[in-house]
Amino acid sequence: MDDKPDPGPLSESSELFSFGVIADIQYADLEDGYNFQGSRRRYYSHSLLHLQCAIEHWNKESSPPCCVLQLGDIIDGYNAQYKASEKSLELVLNTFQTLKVPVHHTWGNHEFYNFSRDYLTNSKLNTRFLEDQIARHPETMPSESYYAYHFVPFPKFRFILLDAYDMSVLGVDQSSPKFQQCLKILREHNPNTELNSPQGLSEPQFVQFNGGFSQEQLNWLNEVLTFSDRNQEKVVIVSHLPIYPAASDSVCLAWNYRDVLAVIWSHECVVCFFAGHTHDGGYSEDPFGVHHVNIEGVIETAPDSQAFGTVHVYPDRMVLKGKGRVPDRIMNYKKEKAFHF
Ligand SMILES: Nc1ccn([C@@H]2O[C@H](COP(=O)(O)OP(=O)(O)OC[C@H](O)CO)[C@@H](O)[C@H]2O)c(=O)n1
Repeated sequence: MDDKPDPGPLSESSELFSFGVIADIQYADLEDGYNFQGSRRRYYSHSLLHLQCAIEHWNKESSPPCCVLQLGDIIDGYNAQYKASEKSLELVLNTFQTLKVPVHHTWGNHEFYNFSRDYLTNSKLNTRFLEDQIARHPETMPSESYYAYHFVPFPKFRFILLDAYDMSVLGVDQSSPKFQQCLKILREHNPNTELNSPQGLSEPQFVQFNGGFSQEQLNWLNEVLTFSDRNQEKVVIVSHLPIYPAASDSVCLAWNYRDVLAVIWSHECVVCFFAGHTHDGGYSEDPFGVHHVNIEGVIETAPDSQAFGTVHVYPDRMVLKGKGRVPDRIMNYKKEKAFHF
């Protein structure tokens, strides 16, 4: 028998559940360095201590989060140069093992600097086993050709993890037709010899360290959002790459961010879109009431600060409580769309 006191009818101030967010840990056993422009310090080894502090915080919360969303770039590409990819990944994943709740791993460009897509698919960074399967709706099952899935951490709340490197020259076998197709798209938009350089581009997101979403993945996303609309669910979407220009440095956007926005904007259910990659973070609410939140990167967070957050979910809003350089954000649901429990 449940002997907890009856909380009475749920008001709009009752918290339903919470979840953790953290981005761009980019761990490497290296001295501090700088980003490509030389403007931001990167704390490669301290990032592991930042992760440990975040996990200690989540483990100690009186009402623990239902899960943590790891938004990609878990270890830095430098590990590949030093043949330390597996060792560093093991260290970071061992740290995540101390977390008392499940973690959902997103894949970013640094995953592909270290590992092939096949390796990642068979690794502990593949958390698709945590997916929800909607009975009698086979169209909501993702294909094996991209790394994406959806799950339901709390009734009527669906989370969708997207693969922003589904269309990319990273992590793809260079002899495959898909690699040639992606290279063609990249070259059509980026005439620079150095394909990582956005110099002179009218669409600066077309650089090698970004990627995009295949039509197949977009069709699948559309099917899941159709189901969520019909079932009056609230949806949270996560991806390594951001998709909304007002919330992000234009160089960091997904190649075909407009295509994802078009799908999302044709549905009512999406509350917010969480991404990493832009280490300075960012936020904007779009004209359709979707909140775009880019979480500040751990890798560029000084030892005396922090970079993670907990999102508290209420019947009418989500509230990001940020730690260190992650600001608090209130994300109200679209008007007339709050739950009335
Ligand atoms: N203008 C640039 C920027 C980067 N590169 C090279 O591209 C590779 C990835 O860059 P890196 O800064 O490591 O990628 P992150 O995912 O950590 O950060 C993305 C955004 O820059 C954050 O704001 C690396 O080899 C760079 O040297 C480049 O050639 N030209």
